[in-house]
Amino acid sequence: MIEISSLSMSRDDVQILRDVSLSVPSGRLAAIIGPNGAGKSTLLHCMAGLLAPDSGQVRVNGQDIHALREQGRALILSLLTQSQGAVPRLSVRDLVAFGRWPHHRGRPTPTDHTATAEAMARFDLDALAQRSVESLSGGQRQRAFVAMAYAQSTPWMFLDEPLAALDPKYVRDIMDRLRAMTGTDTGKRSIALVLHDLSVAARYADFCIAMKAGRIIAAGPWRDIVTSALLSELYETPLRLAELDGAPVVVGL
Ligand SMILES: Nc1ncnc2c1ncn2[C@@H]1O[C@H](COP(=O)(O)OP(=O)(O)OP(=O)(O)O)[C@@H](O)[C@H]1O
Repeated sequence: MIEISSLSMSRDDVQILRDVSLSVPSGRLAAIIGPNGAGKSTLLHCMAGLLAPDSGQVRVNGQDIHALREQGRALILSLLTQSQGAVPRLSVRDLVAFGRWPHHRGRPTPTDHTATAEAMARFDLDALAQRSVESLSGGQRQRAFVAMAYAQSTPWMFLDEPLAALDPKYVRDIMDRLRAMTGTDTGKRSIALVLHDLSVAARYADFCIAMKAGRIIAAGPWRDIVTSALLSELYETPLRLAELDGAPVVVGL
């Protein structure tokens, strides 16, 4: 479980997070939604311990995340940021194996090799194993980065807009794989991710964190809290949560 209490943060006199408090249960796929500039990425980075708030606390599985060293954090959570910076000159297998670094710190064991192989297989990367990450398409590359985060074998995975620039096939592919990983059984993961595509969020998320202007507008199980009225208010434009062939969709009016 993640427990966030009274989190506030400002930069350059801009108040980015305003007294954010919420709890996110384990085993869920939690979507952070809200308009541009709402503070979604900032919240995710604070949850991951990469940004220090001015006040407030984040506890992940009972641990004060900002009191932990990097190594300790890396065993509880993995974070995939929006831009991975320069694309590493690595093979896909080496990139995915890099996710194991917090466990072995340069001396990989058979457990690390097994975890890498499992991540490669889960994200259908075996055929691309020897390819350079630079040579991959955007969608393949994104899958490789998600597999690296998965290989870190942390109870929590935080992903900042992992679907950017992906075509519908890859969106479905990654979201199906992410959802299949969540749950409370041993070895299952908890995932929090920033999503802009509301139909994807409606289809896959079972928990919602709705943010606007640095505040939490609503947080809770998706089915209980997300309505057309909430989405329209959040984005300040008419939106309808509807069903198409039994699947939820969000359409602009
Ligand atoms: N280092 C910084 N200095 C000043 N302002 C910042 C800084 N980082 C973020 N901000 C501002 O904080 C606000 C929230 O930014 P953030 O990136 O968290 O929003 P977001 O909801 O993820 O937005 P988007 O959907 O556009 O990616 C924005 O107005 C942004 O310009």
